[in-house]
Amino acid sequence: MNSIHKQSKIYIAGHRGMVGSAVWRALEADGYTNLIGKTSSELDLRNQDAVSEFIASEHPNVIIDAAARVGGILANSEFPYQFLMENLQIQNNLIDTAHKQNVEKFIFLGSSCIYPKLAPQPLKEDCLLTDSLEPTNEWYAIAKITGVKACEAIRKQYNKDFVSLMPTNLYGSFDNFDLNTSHVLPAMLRKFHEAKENGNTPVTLWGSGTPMREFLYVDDMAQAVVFAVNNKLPEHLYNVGTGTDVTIKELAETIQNVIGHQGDIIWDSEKPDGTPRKLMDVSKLKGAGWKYEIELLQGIKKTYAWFLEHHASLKQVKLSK
Ligand SMILES: NC(=O)C1=CN([C@@H]2O[C@H](COP(=O)(O)OP(=O)(O)OC[C@H]3O[C@@H](n4cnc5c(N)ncnc54)[C@H](OP(=O)(O)O)[C@@H]3O)[C@@H](O)[C@H]2O)C=CC1
Ligand SMILES: C[C@H]1O[C@H](OP(=O)(O)OP(=O)(O)OC[C@H]2O[C@@H](n3cnc4c(=O)[nH]c(N)nc43)[C@H](O)[C@@H]2O)[C@@H](O)[C@@H](O)C1=O
Repeated sequence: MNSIHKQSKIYIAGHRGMVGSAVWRALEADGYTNLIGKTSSELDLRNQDAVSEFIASEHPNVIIDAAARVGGILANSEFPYQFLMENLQIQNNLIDTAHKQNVEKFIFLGSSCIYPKLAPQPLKEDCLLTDSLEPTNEWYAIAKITGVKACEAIRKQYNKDFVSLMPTNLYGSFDNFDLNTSHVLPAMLRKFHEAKENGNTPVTLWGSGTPMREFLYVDDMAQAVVFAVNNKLPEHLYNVGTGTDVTIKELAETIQNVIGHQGDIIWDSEKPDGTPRKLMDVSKLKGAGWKYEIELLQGIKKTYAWFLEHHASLKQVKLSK
C-alpha cells in the first residue's frame, strides 16, 4: 500500500529546473502541502556529507530526483566527464542517503537514452542493456543506467518503494534556451524567433533533419511524477512519453509555422544526428493509469508564449571543463 499522504514531506531535488519546477506546481495543485527544495548553491548534491546532513535534518518521506547535469546532443558529446561523474555523484548521494535514512519513497528520473542505439522500436523497458549505446550520450546514459540499477537493487534486496521513470525528450516552461547546451526544441524556438526578428534571415539547424524524436510537454511529465507519488507502482522501471514521434525536419517546419518565420533552413552536416530514433513504448505506465494530455502543436505554442514572456531574462547554462 502507498504510505504517502498530502501532508507527507516531499523533497524535490532540482526544484528550480524545468522538470523540478513543474513537479512542484503539479504536487501543489494536487494538494501536497509540505514541499521542500534547495538550490545548487544552497546544497551541492555532489557533496555526500552535505546531502546526508540535509536529509537527516529534514526527514522527508519522499525524494524526487530531478537534479542532474542536463543538456542537448552537443553538450553531452563535449563534456562526457561532467555528464558521467556529476550525475553519478548527485544520484548516488541521494539514493544511498535515502536508503540509509529510510526515506519511504524515492523517484529517480532517467532518460530514454539509456536504451541501446539500435534497439527495436518502440523501446520497451526490457530492452535495457541488450546492445550498445548511442556514442553522443553514452556517458550520461551510463550514469542514468546506474541510477536505475541502484533503485532496482534496493527494491529487490530491501523491498522499498524506489522507482525509476524514463522520460522521453521533454520541453516546456523554464527550459534551457542556451544555443550551445540546449535540446533541439528550445533551440529551434529561439533560432526561428531571432531570425524572424532580424528580417527572416536563414536558420541553421544541426545534422540532417532525418532523426526521429518523441516530445513530451513538461507538465505531462510532472503528472507522471504525481502519479508515482500517489501510487505504489508494482515495477521498478517505467517509460514516460507520448508514444508518437516526428522527424527533426517536421519539428522544424512546425516551429517555423508557429513563429511565422519565412526564411530558409540550412542543415549543418558537421553537427551530429545522434540516435536515428528513440520512440518509447509507454504501454506500461498507461496501463497503470497515467496518460499524456498536451499534443505537440499545443505544447509548442505554450512554450513559445512562455519564451516570449521570459526571453529577456532566460537562464544561460554554462558548462566548464
Ligand atoms: N530536459 C529533457 O529533455 C529531459 C530531462 N530528463 C531528466 O529530467 C531531470 C530534470 O531535467 P531538467 O529539468 O530538464 O534539467 P534542468 O537543467 O532544467 O534542471 C536541473 C536541476 O538540477 C539541479 N542541479 C544540477 N546540478 C546540481 C548540483 N550539483 N547540486 C544541486 N542541484 C543541482 C539544478 O539546480 P539549480 O537550478 O539550483 O542550479 C537544476 O534545478 C534530469 O534527471 C534529466 O536527466 C530526462 C529526459 C529528457
Ligand atoms: C533528451 C536527450 O537529449 C539528448 O539527445 P538528443 O535527443 O539527440 O538531443 P537534442 O535534443 O540536442 O537533439 C535532437 C536532434 O535535433 C538535432 N538538432 C537540429 N538542430 C538542433 C539545434 O539547434 N540544437 C540541438 N540541440 N539539436 C538540434 C540534433 O542534431 C539531433 O539530431 C541526449 O544527449 C540526452 O541528453 C537525452 O537524454
